[in-house]
Amino acid sequence: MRCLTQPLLRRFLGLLPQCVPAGLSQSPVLGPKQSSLKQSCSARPGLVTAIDVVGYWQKVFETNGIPETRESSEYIVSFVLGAKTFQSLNSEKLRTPLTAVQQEQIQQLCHRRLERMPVQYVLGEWDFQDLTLKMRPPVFIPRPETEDLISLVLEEESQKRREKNSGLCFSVAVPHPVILEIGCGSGAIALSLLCKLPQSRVIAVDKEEAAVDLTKENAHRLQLQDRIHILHHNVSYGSAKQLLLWGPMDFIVSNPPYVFHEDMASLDAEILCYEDLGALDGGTDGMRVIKTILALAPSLLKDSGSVFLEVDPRHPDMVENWLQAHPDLLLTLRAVHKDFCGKPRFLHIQKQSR
Ligand SMILES: C[S@@+](CC[C@H](N)C(=O)[O-])C[C@H]1O[C@@H](n2cnc3c(N)ncnc32)[C@H](O)[C@@H]1O
Repeated sequence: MRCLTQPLLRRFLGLLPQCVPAGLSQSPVLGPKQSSLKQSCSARPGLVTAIDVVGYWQKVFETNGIPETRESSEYIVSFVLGAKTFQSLNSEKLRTPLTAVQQEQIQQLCHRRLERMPVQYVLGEWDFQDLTLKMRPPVFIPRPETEDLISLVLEEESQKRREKNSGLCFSVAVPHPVILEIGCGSGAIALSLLCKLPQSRVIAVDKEEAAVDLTKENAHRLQLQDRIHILHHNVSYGSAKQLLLWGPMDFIVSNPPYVFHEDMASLDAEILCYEDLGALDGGTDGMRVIKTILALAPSLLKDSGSVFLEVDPRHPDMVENWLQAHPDLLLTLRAVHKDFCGKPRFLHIQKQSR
């Protein structure tokens, strides 16, 4: 449970179903137009402080069956006051009367939340690791468990570096990693890796133009555009040539669509109404894109290169069986790692060296 102690993860907890996409909520599917507002939502004149307004909107959300009432209300009010969290507002800010403009902004944002828009889209930005990223529907909102995928790549890279350094004389430089991310969405994984590995280069690919545009925007905002190549490309079995623009890769990393198709209808209204369902739907067995990535991996990776995947907890066994049925790929499942809910969530697959 180490991740629960990280403040950033706590910031995320509760705003989208956790351990998603596997953590499927059974809440009824409400489209934006279907949610009936049972209470008038206009800010009342007497509500002047941040504490008052948080309490007011929390009640409105409760009355209208909106999940995560307190968190939603607090994030929106803090955002308008220029803070990340309500807890970080000092007592002076909490006591100072809100201006009419601030109340109006809060009201507008809360109305979006009443239509079941995820808070991340309502605010238009969200944190992933140390980065603040722009968020825009329908591009997939990064989930907190995915932060662990970054740590796994970093651990493998530092281990490889130690091994290479111990076998080399000091004057020979160890080359810095080339990484491919398949399905970059908002750019969360690719940009975090670029930040943590300052000499690395990343190729980030997504089949959706909206995702490619958002990754580009986030890369520029974070001044990381010089080490990333962002491609609009639908990865398929024939994609190797287009992806090898910087030669073979050290790592392929992906949080692919992996929800079993039959589970899609049970996802929360926030997801079904606002996120691109193509970012989640992994086909009948949840493995459609996973199989494509694994089939491509031998042609894309250097010898001993690694694939790191986020998957559904049912996938580790399925992937192991699939790899055994495809020995020609020369890929070995090295490790299965659990997420902060204790579910098997991440796969480390390695290309055998010849
Ligand atoms: C679960 S989202 C992950 C987004 C981001 N990496 C993250 O973790 O926040 C999966 C992403 O893969 C993209 N995708 C799905 N199939 C793809 C394909 N065949 N080729 C390229 N991208 C694909 C989707 O558009 C979506 O942005």
